[in-house]
Amino acid sequence: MNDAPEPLLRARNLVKEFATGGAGLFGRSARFRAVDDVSLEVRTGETLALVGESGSGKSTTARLIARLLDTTGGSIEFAGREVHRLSGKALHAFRGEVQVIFQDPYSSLNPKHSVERIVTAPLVYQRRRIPGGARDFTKELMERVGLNPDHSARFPSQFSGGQAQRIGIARALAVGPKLIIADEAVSALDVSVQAQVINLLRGLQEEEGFSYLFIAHDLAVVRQIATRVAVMNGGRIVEEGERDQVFGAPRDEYTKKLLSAIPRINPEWDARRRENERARRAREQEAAL
Ligand SMILES: Nc1ncnc2c1ncn2[C@@H]1O[C@H](COP(=O)(O)OP(=O)(O)OP(=O)(O)O)[C@@H](O)[C@H]1O
Repeated sequence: MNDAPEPLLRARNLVKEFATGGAGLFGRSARFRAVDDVSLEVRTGETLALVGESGSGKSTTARLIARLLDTTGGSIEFAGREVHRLSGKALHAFRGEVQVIFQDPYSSLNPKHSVERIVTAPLVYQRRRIPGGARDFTKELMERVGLNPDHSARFPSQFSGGQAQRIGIARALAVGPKLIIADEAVSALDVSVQAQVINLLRGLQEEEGFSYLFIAHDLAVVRQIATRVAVMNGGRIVEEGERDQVFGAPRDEYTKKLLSAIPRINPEWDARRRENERARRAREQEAAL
């Protein structure tokens, strides 16, 4: 018997095709399959990282799951119900349970809106009461994401990239989602700022118990946050497993290639590699004497 809890999200055999604009067989328009038979699960409170090179289909998969795109095929179950065909009010309600943080905070935050308006927008969209009023609610969320609550009337351009991304995180938190999709959410940030934002994301998850679908091409980042990792190549998932298994003993050739492309993937291996290197040099020097 399997005692594992039901996953929060279960996507089965997802397919997404886009029209390419060219002509296909029998005069039909040609289609490009960006997501090809993708199945994945995200459990409550965990972080599933979706990794792969540019164009492998990560963002399209995320957008299908967030219901920002319609599927060509397959099914999506979320919190025990099918959501891939939802529309109208039911889709609206689903949007309150899944939030997305995008790569570029400046383009995903309305430059003409204050932080207060941005952060409360999901609640307004959901027609929910703002607990304690917009001002205090915003200040509280700003504090939680490490922003100065006195800056709630400021506009996105008045913040640094890392701070602007924190506004995006506050907005995602506003509705109390069950799943947050972070689509290359730290990729545009400097490495030191990246580490701070990753710490913030991890801390918030510990407090709130929500799940992340964390999309990134940078495996060094993924290593810091993932519980499990799914590797995409050419629209398909080629490997999926616990983080340490995928990083430590990858089974798939493509995963091995991806891993070998990042420097210092594992500090322990790196220390061992440097130690071996030192020993080799010492032997060579001895031999030369
Ligand atoms: N709206 C669209 N119309 C046509 N093709 C699309 C569309 N969106 C994505 N694609 C194509 O689907 C493929 C997968 O794109 P996707 O953005 O999902 O990849 P990705 O792994 O997230 O890469 P990146 O990190 O560069 O965004 C790419 O070849 C892309 O050009």
